[in-house]
Amino acid sequence: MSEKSAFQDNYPENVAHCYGCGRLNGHGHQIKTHWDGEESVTRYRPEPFHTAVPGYVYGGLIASLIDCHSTGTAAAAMYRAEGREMDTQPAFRFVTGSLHVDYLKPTPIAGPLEIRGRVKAIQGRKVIVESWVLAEGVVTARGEVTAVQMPESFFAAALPKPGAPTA
Ligand SMILES: CCCCCCCC/C=C\CCCCCCCC(=O)SCCNC(=O)CCNC(=O)[C@H](O)C(C)(C)COP(=O)(O)OP(=O)(O)OC[C@H]1O[C@@H](n2cnc3c(N)ncnc32)[C@H](O)[C@@H]1OP(=O)(O)O
Repeated sequence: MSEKSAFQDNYPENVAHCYGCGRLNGHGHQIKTHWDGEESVTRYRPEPFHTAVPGYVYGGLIASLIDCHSTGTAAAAMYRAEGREMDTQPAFRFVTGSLHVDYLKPTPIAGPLEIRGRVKAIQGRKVIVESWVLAEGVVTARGEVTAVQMPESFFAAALPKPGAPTA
């Protein structure tokens, strides 16, 4: 694995379709997260159509960025705790158990956003991550995510490709 590859670049193909972070979802946000020391960082530029009140970012997008930034950080943290690269087996696959967001200030839509995160705790199958959103260096939202390792049964259900016939 390249030092520069993003966490999400290592997600196995059959779980790389997430709207927030899947590299294979052409309609999604395709966020890219890296370590920056003990913190993780994602940079994202909102589109004009991500509007809440004109000039400001829709809160659902902010929640989505915090969600996928945090679950990605949880996965990367678990590999790091085991001293393994993210492209090694067995793969850790996390889903969101809980997502909490505090909107502190309106987030300007013009210009890039930075999402930063820090692991608060690794407890068995779950990882608690706190993340915050910065616009021009000002924190506009804070969040906390409990990411839980996906049970194998969930993984099996996720196997059919999106768009595949279900009946
Ligand atoms: C669907 C996409 C899949 C993508 C996979 C990608 C893999 C790539 C690799 C990795 C990066 C990940 C990037 C993905 C990002 C995706 C983001 C999303 O939008 S995810 C979709 C929304 N989330 C769900 O649909 C979960 C639905 N919920 C469930 O399936 C279950 O409730 C689940 C797995 C979360 C827990 O169920 P249990 O039966 O496996 O486990 P129990 O025993 O109940 O809990 C385990 C521990 O977690 C805590 N926990 C569970 N739910 C919690 C909650 N809501 N809040 C706090 N803690 C919770 C429990 O208290 C327990 O902790 P104690 O061991 O007792 O310390």
